[in-house]
Amino acid sequence: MDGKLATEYSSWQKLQQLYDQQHEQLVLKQLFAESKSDRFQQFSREYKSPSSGDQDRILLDFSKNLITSEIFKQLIALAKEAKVEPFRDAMFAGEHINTSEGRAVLHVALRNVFASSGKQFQIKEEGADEVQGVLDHIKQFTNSVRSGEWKGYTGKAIDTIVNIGIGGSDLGPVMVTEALKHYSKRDLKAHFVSNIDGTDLAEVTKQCNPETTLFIVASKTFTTQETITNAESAREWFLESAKDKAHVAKHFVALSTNTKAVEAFGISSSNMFKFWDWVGGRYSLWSAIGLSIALVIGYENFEQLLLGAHEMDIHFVETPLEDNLPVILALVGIWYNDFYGAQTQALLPYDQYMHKFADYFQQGDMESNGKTVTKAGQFVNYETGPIIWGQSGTNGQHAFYQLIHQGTKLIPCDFLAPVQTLNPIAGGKHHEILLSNFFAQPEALAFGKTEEQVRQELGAEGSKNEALVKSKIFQGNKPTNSIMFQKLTPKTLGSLIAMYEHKIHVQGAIWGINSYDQMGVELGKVLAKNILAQLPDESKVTGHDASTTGLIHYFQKNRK
Ligand SMILES: O=P(O)(O)OC[C@H]1O[C@@H](O)[C@H](O)[C@@H](O)[C@@H]1O
Repeated sequence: MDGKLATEYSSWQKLQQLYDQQHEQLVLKQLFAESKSDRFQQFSREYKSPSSGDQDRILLDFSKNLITSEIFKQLIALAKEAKVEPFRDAMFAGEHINTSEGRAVLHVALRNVFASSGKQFQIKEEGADEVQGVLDHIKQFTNSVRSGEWKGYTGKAIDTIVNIGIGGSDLGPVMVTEALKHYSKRDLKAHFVSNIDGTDLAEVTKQCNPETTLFIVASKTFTTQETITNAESAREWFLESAKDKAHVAKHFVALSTNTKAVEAFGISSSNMFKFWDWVGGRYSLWSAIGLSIALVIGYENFEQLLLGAHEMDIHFVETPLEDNLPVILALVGIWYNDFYGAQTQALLPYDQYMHKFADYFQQGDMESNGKTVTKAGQFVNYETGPIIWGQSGTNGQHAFYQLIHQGTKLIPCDFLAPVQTLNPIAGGKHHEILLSNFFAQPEALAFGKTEEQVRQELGAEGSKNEALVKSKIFQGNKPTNSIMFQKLTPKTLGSLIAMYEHKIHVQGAIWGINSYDQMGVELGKVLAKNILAQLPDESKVTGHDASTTGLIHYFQKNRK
């Protein structure tokens, strides 16, 4: 992080040498055989919540990775050489580490509100002292809606909320309200409208009663085309019944940094929940953007989510690199991404509540680290952010695990699972089956099945079919992390999200890129605006290549 390309670090070069010299001998079966049971001890770490200890603990087992203690040491050396620690401290101090936009990166300030946690970071940035005030506003509003005190325009309580937002103003609330459904107020229905496709809003409003629905317009900038268009159409839909514009105040609130635009939309500033430009969209669920989360799970649970994240922040700041969960995840990820040439990283939570976890981190990781230029303005000569994907176990097993086990691609996977389920139905049978899969898959990926074993299974007769024998071999040696947490509590979820946020931060620091801007989403938006103006009239369609022109003309000819 001092203007160097990652490949210029001597530790990076040493890692390259280690890879070149050793990767053919890095075979998990042998690594485990050589180290006996020590390997689990050596390459696993347990995190415990300082406030609730065993209740909220997270175990990271990274022993099923293609590493030795020498490689791990060298990865730690890379983090040191890339100045991961001073860069982390700069973020927490409010330095403007988002250099292209000249902004601080302070999602950590949003959860730095627990004097009793034993640690509060000293953050000096405009707005940082307003965080508690906005939380108080969220608390008061949440309590009044959930208790039925907040009334709609005909005097009825709110029974449905609709969050209108996209990207970071949607994915976090969606993921967390799903993940914490167990803690939700069941008689308050929550919908999320994000897509500009009218289908999204139309299908939701079909399920809503205007008298009892609250729309939450969530947009950091309050200029996002999809969100503003959806909010305008929602207001139109609402006014068809309510008639009087004065009723909008009881049914529309805004979450934004842009007071002027919120007021221009017709939402009074008393119904606006504020945040600040130092909160990146994809890191904003901790801010006012989390209002829908607080409404669904209650303010106290929302606060626990923040506390869990804050405690992981403390772990990230205070724990030596070799014991630091986000740092370990980041370094192991770099080993595959940059030395093994892995293109993707799968997130596989064995917890149905977390079925949106990978979707959420697609934006979190890919919008953060999908960059080619370093902060110093050089093009990188190495790979940066991985493609993030995944699905909840065991659904993924029956869909795409075939390729992970026997395909030609190397796909490092993170397996996540709770020790205790929130739904111990059928005497806990489901959870035992779920966890047996959670244990079995990384084992199968790591150790595979040899030709000998296959022949033994098939017997002499079956083994004559060579193609069949070959198709049943599992090469193994596929790396995984296994992450076990005690139970999916709001606090643990907060810690898990913060752990991955910091993993992204560490990788960005090593690659020397700015993880906190998103220039890559701009071009398409500008072109779409230009095309929108040309759609009414064929003769207006100019300035495009033959393919784009052809497509627009095809639409224009056939639309009626
Ligand atoms: O919250 P806003 O301003 O409406 O932005 C929504 C999303 O807009 C996208 O264009 C950005 O790439 C995302 O980072 C952002 O989360």
